[in-house]
Amino acid sequence: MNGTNGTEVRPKVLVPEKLSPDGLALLRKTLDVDEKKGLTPEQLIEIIPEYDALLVRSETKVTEALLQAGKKLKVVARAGVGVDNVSVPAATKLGIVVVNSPQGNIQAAAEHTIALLMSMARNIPDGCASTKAGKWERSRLVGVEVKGKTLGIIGLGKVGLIVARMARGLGMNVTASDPYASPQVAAANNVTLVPTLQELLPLVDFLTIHTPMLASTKGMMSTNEINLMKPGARILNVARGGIIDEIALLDALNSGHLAGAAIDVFSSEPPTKDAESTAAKLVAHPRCVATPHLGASTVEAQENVSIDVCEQVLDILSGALPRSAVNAPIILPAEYKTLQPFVKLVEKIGSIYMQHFTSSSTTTSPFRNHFDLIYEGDLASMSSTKPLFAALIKGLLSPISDSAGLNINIVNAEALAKERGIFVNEQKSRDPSGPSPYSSLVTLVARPPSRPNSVTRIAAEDLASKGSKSQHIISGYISDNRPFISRLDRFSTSFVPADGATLLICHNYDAPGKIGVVGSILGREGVNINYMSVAPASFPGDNKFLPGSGVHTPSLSGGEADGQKMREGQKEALMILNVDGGVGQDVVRELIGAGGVLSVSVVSL
Ligand SMILES: NC(=O)C1=CN([C@@H]2O[C@H](COP(=O)(O)OP(=O)(O)OC[C@H]3O[C@@H](n4cnc5c(N)ncnc54)[C@H](O)[C@@H]3O)[C@@H](O)[C@H]2O)C=CC1
Ligand SMILES: O=C(O)C(=O)COP(=O)(O)O
Repeated sequence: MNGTNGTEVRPKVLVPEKLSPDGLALLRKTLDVDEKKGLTPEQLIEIIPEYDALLVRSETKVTEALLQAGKKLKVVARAGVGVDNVSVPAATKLGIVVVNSPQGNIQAAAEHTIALLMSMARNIPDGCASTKAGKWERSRLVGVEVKGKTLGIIGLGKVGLIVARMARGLGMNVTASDPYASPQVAAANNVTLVPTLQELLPLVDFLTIHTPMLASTKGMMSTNEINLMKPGARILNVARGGIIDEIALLDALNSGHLAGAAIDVFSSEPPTKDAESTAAKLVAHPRCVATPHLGASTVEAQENVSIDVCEQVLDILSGALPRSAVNAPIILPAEYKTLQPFVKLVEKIGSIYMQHFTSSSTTTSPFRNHFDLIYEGDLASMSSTKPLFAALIKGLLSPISDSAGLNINIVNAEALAKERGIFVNEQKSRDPSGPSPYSSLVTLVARPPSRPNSVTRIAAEDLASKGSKSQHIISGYISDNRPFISRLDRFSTSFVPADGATLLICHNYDAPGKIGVVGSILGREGVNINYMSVAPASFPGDNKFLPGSGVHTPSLSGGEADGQKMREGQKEALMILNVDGGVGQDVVRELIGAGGVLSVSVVSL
């Protein structure tokens, strides 16, 4: 880069956290690297305009405001897995690439989990402190063995699988709940997969969590869930603070229902020092082993992640594509104009499937890992549909993983789908099968691993008689270069799945007053509605209530449990609301409690 007076200006990199010098040494050859620790958010915003790249771990909150202030920023590199401290949608909007290191510290995180498991089982921290204090408390510190015990894993992804293998090595039985995990991978690792969290919890002696922090996993272990665990069970969290509700955990330790907890991560880090706070009481609890977010803190992991992300920063600043970009483009510039709207459409269809039709704790609508992806009309004449395939895989995986959705592109999509046990059968038909005013239509059918659907079978308006209960359908089209969703199962609709939008999809009786009920609950909870539309059940022959349309979390589907299940002949509809910001589980619960609302899903696009 040249400055105004012709002198060479080296791009600048800001490193506000402790990163291993191995990667930084690579940068120093061509870039100016400023390591500045202990900056306040205000100080960061003040100096960020000077920098071309920002390198962080989990402590720096990379907010929209910070990104906006970073006028020269081209890349934010997260030296680790979780990108929940980075506002990825804001970065994407601003054209800033976000990269991470999806593999570099997973062994370290898994080993830390096992270290905590054994420390908790054998009272190591307590024994150490007591011995150092000059005591010799052998009878107070009797532990338990892990051999022959059942370890429950929530989230059988990269870290979860390594933990599973190590726990098998310790002689433990391993059972897992992960609605999106491949049954083949689980079986190959001697892990028993159970369909729901509710089924897992009563089985386990130890429970460990390895999901990302997502809207759907926040607070997933709360009082109801902890109460399903055996008295005397023990719990670990090396994933993210807040996935286990800290108040519920403290209560369970105080009541003695849980015999122990081992916690590496907290909902606010570092936890407040106020002795009266829940986090402080948790840390101080005699049966809680606590570490200060050390999962990734090994020399090896820090070298790995530092080198991984620094190489990617160099790639980006030199104009090359990075290997693990969270928000990298799937298509090449030459294809952009024609393909981009369809890539976006297919990605959104995948994302809506995962968030609207599947849920961690539902038995009625399990994740279907077999898909038909059907292109009708002009789209069928495309020579290669690879970008659309990659977009589907990205759309499916992004809502459930902060690493799997990351580096998906046309080169690696197939391998990632295989790793996850996802099968996609692509079909093309130049003649639209139904009366469609659009030149191209894309339909996704999620189904059990049976015979693929053909274009004509899907188009036929007799889905009910063909067993649609076990499958889900989403269709969409492009109009004016914008993607539209036109069908969600038997409901016809027309809305733009806009980037960054939050949708609230309510399945309800089609009767007067429903909109008012939902509107007033949302108004009371301070949730602003931008627009709403009602999607009638308009695919003939299929207007009965089908279990599994929408998120049917047993604990949340009070409406149906209270006798609100649709009866034959009763009219139904989907109410699709575009709302501002997040919608908590408490609001969802309240909506389902309201007369006539059968189920609710929250979809973040
Ligand atoms: N304490 C620490 O220092 C570290 C913490 N981590 C945390 O561990 C998390 C997991 O990392 P990886 O294994 O690399 O991610 P991954 O993406 O490979 O695996 C996550 C798994 O969670 C599953 N999942 C998503 N939603 C679920 C739900 N509702 N119920 C059950 N399973 C669900 C996904 O299907 C996936 O298999 C990261 O997101 C990060 O937050 C990672 C490294 C270090
Ligand atoms: O990689 C992750 O997700 C981690 O949680 C590690 O965080 P850290 O880089 O140690 O601040």
